[in-house]
Amino acid sequence: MARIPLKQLLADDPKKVLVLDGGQGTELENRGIKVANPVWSTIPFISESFWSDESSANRKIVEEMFNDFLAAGAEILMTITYQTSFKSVSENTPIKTLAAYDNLLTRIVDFSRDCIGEEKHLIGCIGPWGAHVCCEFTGDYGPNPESIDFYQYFKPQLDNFNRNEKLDLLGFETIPNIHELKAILSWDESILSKPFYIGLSVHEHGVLRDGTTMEGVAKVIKDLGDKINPNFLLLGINCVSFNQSPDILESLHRALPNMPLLAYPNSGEVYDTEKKIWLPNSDKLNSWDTVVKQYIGSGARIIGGCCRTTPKDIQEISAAVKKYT
Ligand SMILES: C[S+](C)CC[C@H](N)C(=O)O
Ligand SMILES: N[C@@H](CCS)C(=O)O
Ligand SMILES: [Zn+2]
Repeated sequence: MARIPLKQLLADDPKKVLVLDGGQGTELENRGIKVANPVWSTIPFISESFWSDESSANRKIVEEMFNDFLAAGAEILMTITYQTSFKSVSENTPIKTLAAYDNLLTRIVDFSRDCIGEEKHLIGCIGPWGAHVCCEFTGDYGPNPESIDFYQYFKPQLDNFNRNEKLDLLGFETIPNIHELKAILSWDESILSKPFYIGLSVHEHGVLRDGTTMEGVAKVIKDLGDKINPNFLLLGINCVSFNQSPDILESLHRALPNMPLLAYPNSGEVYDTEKKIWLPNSDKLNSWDTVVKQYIGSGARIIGGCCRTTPKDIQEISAAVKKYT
């Protein structure tokens, strides 16, 4: 394998900052794939023609998207599996059995690896429990979030991703609720046997979507002490407001000064969960150049874009990362 394991790559060169790709779901939407449906960006992979017809239009769109992110400077890319949990897939598509689900994930990972080649790192993307019910931007996990069986929800996806050698890292993304964070961090190497990161969904006021402060988040990690899973590589923020993201990352850095961080904000637009469309919010106050400089100052080791960011954003991020590292 040509790739250096990420843990080693980040440890060997403390200045190394990897550029992540952009918001894939929304980029597929920009290119004509209708992602407004219960499995969101998983949709192109559900139809058999994607796999049987190499010239299928959707297949070309996904390949071109990966190519454009690579050309823009992405060094670490994600599988398009944000809303590909067994629950979301089996309740909303003709794929009903664990065996068929496993086959779907393996096909997606194989295809993604073929698209990006052997040298780039590949993340197995795992959306939050809340993605299934579309509350990743509210963090409202109902009256008894502590009794949700998160493990049962994630297990089929984890079982597949853990054993797939084409994946270098698992990415839990857009995690909005402290009970979900605690659950993921309670899992040992038998459950999470690959390096993983957690991207938090944070309110523009700087608290987790459910109201937990960054100090509260840090306490969960500090309290675990040396019981923490050694595969936990990075913590960070994703799909948070562009304008507020540097301050949020800085507050996470203050609370956990030794933790390697990652940041990939969205464009600043706000998701309407009913209509499944993005609404304009405030204009970008800063350039990527300024934001990336601040992220690096706050300990970011992976930087990219989330929803509604495009290859052009990744190009600007890449240029800024080169300038400041
Ligand atoms: C990151 S959001 C845009 C993903 C989609 C959302 N969970 C939905 O189902 O509409
Ligand atoms: N990795 C997902 C993030 C959704 S918040 C995507 O880029 O589509
Ligand atoms: Zn996003």
